Amino acid sequence: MSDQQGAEPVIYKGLAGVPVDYTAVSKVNSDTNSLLYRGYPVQELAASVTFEEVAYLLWYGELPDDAQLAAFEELERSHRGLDHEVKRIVDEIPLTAHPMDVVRTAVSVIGASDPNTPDDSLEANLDKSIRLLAKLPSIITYDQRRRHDLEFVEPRADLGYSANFLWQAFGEAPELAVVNAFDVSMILYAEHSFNASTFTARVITSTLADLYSAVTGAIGALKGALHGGANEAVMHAFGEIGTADRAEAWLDAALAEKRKIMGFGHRVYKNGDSRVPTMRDAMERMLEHYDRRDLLELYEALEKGMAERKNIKPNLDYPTGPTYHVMGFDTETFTPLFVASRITGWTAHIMEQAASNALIRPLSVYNGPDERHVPAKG
Ligand SMILES: CC(=O)SCCNC(=O)CCNC(=O)[C@H](O)C(C)(C)COP(=O)(O)OP(=O)(O)OC[C@H]1O[C@@H](n2cnc3c(N)ncnc32)[C@H](O)[C@@H]1OP(=O)(O)O
Ligand SMILES: O=C([O-])CC(=O)C(=O)O
Repeated sequence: MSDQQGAEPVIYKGLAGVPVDYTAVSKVNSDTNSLLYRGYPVQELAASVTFEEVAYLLWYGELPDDAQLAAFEELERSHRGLDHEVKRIVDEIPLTAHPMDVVRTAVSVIGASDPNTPDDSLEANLDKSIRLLAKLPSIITYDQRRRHDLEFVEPRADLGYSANFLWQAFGEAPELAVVNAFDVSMILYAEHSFNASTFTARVITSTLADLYSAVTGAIGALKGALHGGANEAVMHAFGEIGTADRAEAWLDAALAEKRKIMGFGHRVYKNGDSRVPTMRDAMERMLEHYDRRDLLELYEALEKGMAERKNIKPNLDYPTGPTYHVMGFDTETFTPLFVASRITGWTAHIMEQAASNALIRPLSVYNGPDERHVPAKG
């Protein structure tokens, strides 16, 4: 920022520490290491409500009563199917493409085919949001299964969101313990104030572009390894390390090469991520369930090594990586799972931005060549 007298401008690189607007959607408090969705601690929500109730809360500002929840669930279940057109276009995408590219393209196709895309009323945006929430499991599982030459599994309207997601992914009725752990991950991933992908969605919305354009841009921002892409990168690191006894040597070599250790560190939380203890519990239950205590040993060895060497703690992507792995998801599908959850937070912010809009357009400080002129020809 520069002052009126032309003093040296202060650059807030990466907008670190800069508040840019108000939000009533969630509160991330690094001092108390807490996260509230519309006032409710996320740990309480994870312990006592479903992901569908969290979606409702983020969009409408209040938890639903029984009748509201029943109507909401019925609507969500009615939109789970995937149009032939979306499947056809996904089929055209080479299998070498990252699943995040497939999800981004599928959302774009849905937006391009929706006659209501230009309608930016709150009612129309809520309708688009619930359709995307309902369709993302079909998109993600359609893509994961085509990579293994498996048929699409049609959604089941008798199952809740997370049970149906696992059903569509694996074609088997999921066990309750697995459904619960998956639902906890969806709740924890749902919303986190002005993170990079949500901010991207708000920037796009601020130009009066439609909700699908904002979501498509947010998916692109989430793909990066410094943001949502880290959950997948955690599993790649685990693959490189192999076993817990090799974690310290691997870490020393990685840090000597100045590599970032994925799943550790956070822009806002400097004393640990508020969501990690809840997700770690869910992960531990799953590692027990699938008899993979070896992964818990590796998890703890790397965590201890990072604490001792860098005093940096895990973020949410660290425990979700091994959890999704033992559930059977392909590693490249982990970040799309994040999309399936964060669609709720993104769209809540899109609606908030639209309701109180100002074009987001910061200043830059020029540091290129002084003014110069094109030499005369000939
Ligand atoms: C759900 C989410 O999106 S959570 C974030 C997921 N992303 C990751 O897990 C990627 C790994 N983590 C990181 O790259 C970073 O911690 C970020 C991007 C998340 C936050 O970064 P910033 O707030 O910009 O912190 P910054 O990168 O400046 O780090 C500060 C210092 O800690 C170090 N550091 C931070 N995170 C890590 C890490 N994961 N591995 C190694 N060193 C790290 C930096 O190298 C830097 O050290 P220096 O001062 O000696 O140069
Ligand atoms: O807040 C951030 O910068 C990243 C994050 O943890 C999230 O989006 O969940």
